[in-house]
Amino acid sequence: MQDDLILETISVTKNFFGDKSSGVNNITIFIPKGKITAIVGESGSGKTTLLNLLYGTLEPDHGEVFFKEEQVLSRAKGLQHAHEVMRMVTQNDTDLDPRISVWDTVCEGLPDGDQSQAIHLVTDVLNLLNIYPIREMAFGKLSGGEKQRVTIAKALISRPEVLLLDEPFNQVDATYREALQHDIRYIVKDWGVTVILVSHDPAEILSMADELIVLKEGEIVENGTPEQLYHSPKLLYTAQILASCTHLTSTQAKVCGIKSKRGAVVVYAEHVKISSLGSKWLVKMVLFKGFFEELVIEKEGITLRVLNYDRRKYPVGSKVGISISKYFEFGKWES
Ligand SMILES: Nc1ncnc2c1ncn2[C@@H]1O[C@H](COP(=O)(O)OP(=O)(O)OP(=O)(O)O)[C@@H](O)[C@H]1O
Repeated sequence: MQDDLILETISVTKNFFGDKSSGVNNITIFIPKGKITAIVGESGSGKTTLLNLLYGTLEPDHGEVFFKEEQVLSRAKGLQHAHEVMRMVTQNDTDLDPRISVWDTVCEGLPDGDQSQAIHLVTDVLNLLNIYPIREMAFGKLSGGEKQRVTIAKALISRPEVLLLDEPFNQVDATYREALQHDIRYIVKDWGVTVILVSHDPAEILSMADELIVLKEGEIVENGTPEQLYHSPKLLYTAQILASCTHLTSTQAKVCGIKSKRGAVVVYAEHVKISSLGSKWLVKMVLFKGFFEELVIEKEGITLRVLNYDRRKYPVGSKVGISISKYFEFGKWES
């Protein structure tokens, strides 16, 4: 394995019902060391299955998983070095003792024999995850979001080489979520931890990940950096996962002033601009988004979304012209 890689799967398949309809098929991936790789895809596309194969909680039917030069076998066959240096945080970690305090729960994650800096380290991590004030509380008394932060703190404190996060922030309230994502990104970069993240939240994926792997029906359909996949998706599927967008047939695209020969067009909300020119669209809804509004506009049964920074100018029921500065076209095989 190359030095800059830490995990690798070679043609890994895991099916649950003996056919290709479930699990993952023939997956070959290379996970770069010290980077955050996000696995994205619609529900049931195989993200959690792939995470479990990497972590050793599932054994492949075919193919191999490697951590550096060591083949990762199922944990059921016995604990290996690779298992010990990986930690996984899932959305419903239930194996923590509800009676134990936050402080003691996190301390359980400290590596053996590394107690000298323990108090400083635990204090730092609890502060970073904003759970220091609740350090005396029993784990069972915490809210869902607080429990997720404690679980992440416990995983981080063990200084894993690889941290696998399966929807780690879904219980964390919106106001704190973004700050937590940035803090996690900062700490894993600072400590050189390799992260594999599964998430459904496009904002989270785009802001946290260095690399993306797109799964569809158990297979890899696209991969690249968030910038590459967001700005030049090869598949309609990828665009729909990463962006707030509208999918149009070529007939519908014509109504928007787009001539497409390829069959499907995708328009991102940010590429629709309000214009004094063009035929008029009816403002059906105005969604307040803080410093901007999202207008839902309609014409001939087609709905588009527009980001509007000139707030309160276009109330529901008014008519607006639009121009579309960029769009993506997809052929029959690129859905
Ligand atoms: N233990 C299992 N037994 C049977 N089928 C399973 C099992 N685990 C996963 N599957 C099936 O394999 C497919 C992929 O599931 P997986 O949980 O990996 O998808 P996912 O992309 O993580 O989905 P979600 O985003 O909804 O969590 C699904 O069809 C699922 O029903």
